[in-house]
Amino acid sequence: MTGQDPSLKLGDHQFGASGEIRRAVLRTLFQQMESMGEGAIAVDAQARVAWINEKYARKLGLATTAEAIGREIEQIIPNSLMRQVVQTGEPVLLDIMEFGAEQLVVTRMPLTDTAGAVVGAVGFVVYDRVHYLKPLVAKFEHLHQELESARRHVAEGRHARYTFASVVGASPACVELKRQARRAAQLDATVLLLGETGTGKELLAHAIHAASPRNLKPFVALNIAAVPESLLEAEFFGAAPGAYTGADRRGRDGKFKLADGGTLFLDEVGDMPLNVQAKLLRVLQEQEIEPLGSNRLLRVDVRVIAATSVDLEAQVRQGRFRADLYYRLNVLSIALPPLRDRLQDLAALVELFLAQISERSGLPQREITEQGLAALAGHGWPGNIRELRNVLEKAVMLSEERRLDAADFRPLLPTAATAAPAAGHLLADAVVEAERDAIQAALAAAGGNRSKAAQLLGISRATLYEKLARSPGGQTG
Ligand SMILES: Nc1ncnc2c1ncn2[C@@H]1O[C@H](COP(=O)(O)OP(=O)(O)OP(=O)(O)O)[C@@H](O)[C@H]1O
Repeated sequence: MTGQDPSLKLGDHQFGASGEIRRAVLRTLFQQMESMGEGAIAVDAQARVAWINEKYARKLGLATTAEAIGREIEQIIPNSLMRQVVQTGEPVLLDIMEFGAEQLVVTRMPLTDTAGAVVGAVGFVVYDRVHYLKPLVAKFEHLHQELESARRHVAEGRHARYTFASVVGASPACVELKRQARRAAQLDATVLLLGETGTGKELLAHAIHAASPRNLKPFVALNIAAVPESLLEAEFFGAAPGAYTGADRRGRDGKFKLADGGTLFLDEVGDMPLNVQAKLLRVLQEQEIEPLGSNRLLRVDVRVIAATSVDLEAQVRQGRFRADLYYRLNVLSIALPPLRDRLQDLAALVELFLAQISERSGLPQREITEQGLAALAGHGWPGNIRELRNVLEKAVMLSEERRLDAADFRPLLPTAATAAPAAGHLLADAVVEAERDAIQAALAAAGGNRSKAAQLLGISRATLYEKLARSPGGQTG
């Protein structure tokens, strides 16, 4: 083929009408490509080898060029894209082709007859060492890494943010809790976390996932109480395009799909309507989901960690929770103790939260006096660790002192009288008294500053004035 017109067709408009110039360009191009490159090959319209140069035949381990002629291109070069070029008529101008352990930089072009029909393709090995392209490849790798890191960043929202190190506490109750949770991390069974609100169920679920073999896959959380009943099914299982009125026309993935390979945390599982309970049970048994409005079953591999702050057994007895689902979820159950039963951890938790508050606000870190800690220890903490964090946040906001004292907490913690009203006490009276106490405590804490007191009470200044005007003696503030 060398010396012949390779019939690469270039439009006359590019080179004027001069056939001479066109032929010279084609000849020179071909000769240069063939001699500078590491190999050249041409195939016919059926992608059979029509010609190959010596260099390429040697590189491909053939004794002679004749050995290749007439054979299907893939028999000679398994990863070749020459057939694709013939079939599509589209060139592949620059590509990295794997040949055994080698990587070859190749370029492939269709060959057309004078009428423009594809009659074959020609390929050149431009380099046989990719390191010639080092600057280009390095740039590509750099961009690739940046993309990966951006993707990781996005995915982080779906990964466990907390490990067992984030679960603070050295009380016997907490040590036992972490022991059970570590064991659960090693097993792939469903876990049921039981505990009052704010005891750290979600935090523990994160930690279990992070210590489990699924830790490189997503951690997805769903608070069932926060999703309207009518949307729960789509939230769980996803919806096919246009599955229900108002649904995203493109359809959407459900939490099970998003958590595939990883862990799905279902908070307040006791709030699930019975019909969805039946569907959840099926998914847990079959590990298959059927998105709303689609009749396709999708396989998923999800470990469920469920949590509840209500007595699920009682719900089962009342017929509000399916017994079979309860048993399915309750394979491994872990009870989180309320804060009042692990007061030994109070100091460590206070220190952790004060450090976090300072980090977030940029203010110097506060400390706490012994009396301050004692005041906190005397409180019942119905909202548990979350309540503790909120109380500390408010105290830091309201006090200028470096060390928080009992007086800083008193207005923030309900008194015994309001916490446990005596029998026979009318609700209306109790409310009035509680309100008066809270207003007085807030005013005292705010040093008489009404705006600050209103802020502390979570009401507007106008409402505070109104309440003060109505309450005898309230005007003193
Ligand atoms: N042992 C702990 N160490 C440090 N922080 C904790 C600990 N336990 C709970 N927390 C913090 O307390 C807050 C409440 O915890 P979390 O949301 O996990 O509770 P929950 O039991 O899931 O609450 P709910 O039932 O209301 O959803 C979070 O900010 C969490 O980080």
